[in-house]
Amino acid sequence: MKKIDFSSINTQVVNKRFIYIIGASLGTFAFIFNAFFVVNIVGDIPIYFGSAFVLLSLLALPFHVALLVLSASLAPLVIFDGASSIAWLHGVQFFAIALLLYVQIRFLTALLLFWLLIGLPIASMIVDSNLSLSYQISVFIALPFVLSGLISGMFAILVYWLLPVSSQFRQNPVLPKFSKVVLEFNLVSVMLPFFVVLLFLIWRSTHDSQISLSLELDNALEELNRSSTVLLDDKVHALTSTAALLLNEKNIQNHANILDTVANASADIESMIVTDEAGGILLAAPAQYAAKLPNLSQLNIAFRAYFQQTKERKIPIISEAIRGRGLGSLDIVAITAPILSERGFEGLVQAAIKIDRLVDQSVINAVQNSQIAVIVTDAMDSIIYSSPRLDLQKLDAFQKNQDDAANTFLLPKMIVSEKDYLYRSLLSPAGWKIYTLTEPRRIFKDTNMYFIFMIMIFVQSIILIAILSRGLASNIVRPLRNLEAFIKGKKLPDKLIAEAKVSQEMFLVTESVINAQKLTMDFQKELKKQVEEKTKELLSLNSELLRVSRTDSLTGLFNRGAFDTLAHEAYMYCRRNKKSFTLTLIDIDYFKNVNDTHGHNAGDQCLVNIANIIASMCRRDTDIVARYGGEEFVLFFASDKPGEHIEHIKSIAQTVSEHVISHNDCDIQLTVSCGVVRVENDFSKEMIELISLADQQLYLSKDQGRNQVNSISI
Ligand SMILES: Nc1nc2c(ncn2[C@@H]2O[C@H](COP(=O)(O)OP(=O)(O)OP(=O)(O)O)[C@@H](O)[C@H]2O)c(=O)[nH]1
Repeated sequence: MKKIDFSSINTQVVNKRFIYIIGASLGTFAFIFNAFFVVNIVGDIPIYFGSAFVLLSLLALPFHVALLVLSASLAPLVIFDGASSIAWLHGVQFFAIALLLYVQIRFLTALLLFWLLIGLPIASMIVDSNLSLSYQISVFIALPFVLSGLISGMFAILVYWLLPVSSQFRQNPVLPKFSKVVLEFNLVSVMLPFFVVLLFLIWRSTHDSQISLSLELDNALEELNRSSTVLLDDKVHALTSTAALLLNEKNIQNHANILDTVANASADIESMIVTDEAGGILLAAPAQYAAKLPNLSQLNIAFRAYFQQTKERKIPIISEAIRGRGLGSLDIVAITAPILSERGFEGLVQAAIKIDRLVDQSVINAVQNSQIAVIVTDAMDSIIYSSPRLDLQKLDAFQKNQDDAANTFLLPKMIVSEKDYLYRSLLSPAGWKIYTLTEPRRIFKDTNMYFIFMIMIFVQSIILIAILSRGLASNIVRPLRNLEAFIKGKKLPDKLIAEAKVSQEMFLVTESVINAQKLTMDFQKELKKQVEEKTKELLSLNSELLRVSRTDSLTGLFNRGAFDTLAHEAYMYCRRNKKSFTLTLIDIDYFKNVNDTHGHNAGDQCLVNIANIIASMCRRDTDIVARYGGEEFVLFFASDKPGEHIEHIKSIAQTVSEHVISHNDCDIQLTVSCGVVRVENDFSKEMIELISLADQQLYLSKDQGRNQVNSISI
């Protein structure tokens, strides 16, 4: 039965659970940050730093767990803030970076690529569609988005680096090069604080700019309000005095003169009239209007709101702007003063002030010079004055296209003639509205300067870091490469030591490796020497063994085994080349008697003596002489002259028979019988058959009385 490894199953379950717990924690952090720690950098544009936890989960956790963290981080954006477009941006960031990581692009590169190529344009479009600002300003407002994205990503990298390399969160499919790690580390350690400072500076400078612009607009407003109030007060005062004069002057004939004098006294006054209590025109001034009066005697201004207000409230009234008609063709504002006696309202004095004269041009010019546009409307929102560049028509109803929902800035924003303006407004004592407007890009003037300055420093720093990182990495990597080359035998230790002096650790490691390598080399040398010696010994033992295994210990001739091998090889050669040869068996006659008579030692001595005789007479290189067994010898002669062989065998037999062997004072003389096979034509037989043929010839010699040589030729 197969055994189940419970320990490994358990580990897997625990690890999986652990990953989900980490994922849930990161998701919770992302949710809390995006729900409660939203930062507004420029106005109400929210920056969500929860994405740092999402990016960390993308780095350290499986993709499906990271997706859960992403969902948790986006929930507050959609549910609480309705910022679905920003949620989309974060979603796109997640998937784009995941894709880049999938194709083996380093996280930092993926992060920078995304925010520069995709993030910035998308963020600008989001700002543009939300705020309808010009694109350049949208890009600027989008910058904090980009910076926050980069800061979040780099925070994720830092935390990821702090995780133990051996942990399950640091599964790096491709090991990075050391130079890349150093470069990344240096870039992050410079970029992260730099981006935080840049973000802070953008926030600070845009905030300060808005406050100072606000002050500037308020001051302009005050100035305009003061000047127009003074101007109107003057007119009201003049009319009130005129009304008092007319009331006091009992002689009606003089009334026209008084009116004429007042009308001519101020260039601002286009015309003046005096009415009765019912609104009927009694007098008109100056002369050109007085001349028209008889034709206009039926004219009654009781329908005018300012007449009714003056009559009811019995105070001077400043009318809304009135388009030219009636007495004059000019656009005017009417200012009235009631003529009040003990009987009550007896009529009014009214002056028509030319619209152009209602604002103090010198004040307006001063304000406009400082990049501020001005709009003045009456209580009914008719335009009394507007700066020329706003392209508005006098007396048109002023439509204030205010977009309060997108309250991006501290100052409210409105669109005039399709352009964005930040503005402040004020309700003057006369019920008029004064607006001072300025362009939003002024907010970014300082930021722009900071930004360009910072970017210059940033680019310089990055170049410097790249150079330094390269230098540092190559300083550290070179000794490692040296070690690798040294171990492979491609480099000498001298240079190694010199270049390892980059750090204490590197020096120690190099020294240890060199020593270890030296030890290994010495050991290998010693081992080689020992192996060579042992091999030599073995070879000599082997040859000795071979010699012993092939030699007959008594006679020193080849033994039967050696003969079989050698004779077989020789026979094969002769057979292939059709070279004739002779095979001879020599057997000592009546050898048993020697043993029986003189003892075994004597027999041995005889064997040695006869072997020596045979060996001494067979000295050719091609001769094979062996003891074939007991008292029997075998000879193999290869030669083309067969006649010689028989004779040579006979002379061997002759020599043996003449040889006297002395043993213990006894002389022993022996003869031998020989069986010879001469092979000249028939090479078909096997060696064993040839031996058998020789044996038959030997027995023939024995049968014929011994001391004989019998031969056969085939
Ligand atoms: N001393 C000694 N005797 C041996 C050796 N090898 C064989 N012999 C003896 O040689 C004798 C051979 O005897 P046989 O085979 O009867 O032959 P033979 O006495 O020589 O008679 P024929 O061959 O018929 O002439 C035996 O007595 C063996 O014991 C040896 O190495 N040393």
